[in-house]
Amino acid sequence: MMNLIIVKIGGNAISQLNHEFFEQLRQWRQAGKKVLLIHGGGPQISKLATQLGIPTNKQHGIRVTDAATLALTKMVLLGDAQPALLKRLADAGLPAIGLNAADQQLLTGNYIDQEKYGYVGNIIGVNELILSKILADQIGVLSPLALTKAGEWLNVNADTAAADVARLLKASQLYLLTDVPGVLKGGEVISALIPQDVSQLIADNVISAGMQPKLSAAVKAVHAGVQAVRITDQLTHPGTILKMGVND
Ligand SMILES: Nc1ncnc2c1ncn2[C@@H]1O[C@H](COP(=O)(O)OP(=O)(O)O)[C@@H](O)[C@H]1O
Ligand SMILES: CC(=O)N[C@@H](CCC(=O)OP(=O)(O)O)C(=O)O
Repeated sequence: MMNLIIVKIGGNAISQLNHEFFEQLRQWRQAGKKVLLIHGGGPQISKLATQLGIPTNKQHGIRVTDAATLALTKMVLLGDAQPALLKRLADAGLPAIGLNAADQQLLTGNYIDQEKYGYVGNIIGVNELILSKILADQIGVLSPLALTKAGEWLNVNADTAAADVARLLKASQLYLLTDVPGVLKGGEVISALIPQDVSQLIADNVISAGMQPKLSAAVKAVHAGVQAVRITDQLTHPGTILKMGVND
């Protein structure tokens, strides 16, 4: 999709969005860009799970999702995280609409490894026709859930969802907004990375926890033609940029 910018907003980042964030979205729209936001909600899901006495089990940053966890994940994403973000956009005077996999088969998914992770998937298909119409005049706010072809709901890591959608729609830019200023090494932000650097950082244990699915997803996106992926805590901060080559 031409001129598409996708921004993934981590669950922690939703409450930290500032004036500059909304102004940047406004500028992009005025410049004719299409803007799709994909939100997380991981900390909120873990909090509700604790309150309900459901144990949290994450492997390499991916939530192992049984039936009870899937049910509460849907509740948190669609009942809390998404409307919280929509409210902030409305307060900023930006036209936005909440979207999920069940809206006209918007997102189709596949299990990644049912035995290991349960109801967890990735995105294998996007209804581009309907999405491009929606994004022509408003900002889309999409939850990281998918439906299998057989109609089963799957929980999708929000970084994976954002990168899969960016790849499938050939977005020009992908931003992964998080609670750290970029990929850190020895306390410093690494300003630029190419895919080969990422495997080394994982092997050296520099990257762990939630940063691992973020960078794996980012690498897949640039391999598929997304020009640049930025990992940052603010749209207006450079953070870490991942591209195919240093001179791209
Ligand atoms: N090398 C690294 N640089 C920065 N953050 C890292 C690194 N390795 C692991 N992390 C962890 O990854 C976290 C970001 O991932 P995650 O918690 O999944 O955020 P989000 O909810 O925004 O997706 C950071 O808060 C940090 O704890
Ligand atoms: C399968 C899987 O891990 N799904 C994630 C979806 C939300 C998410 O990724 O939110 P953050 O970006 O805030 O971490 C989860 O259940 O936490």
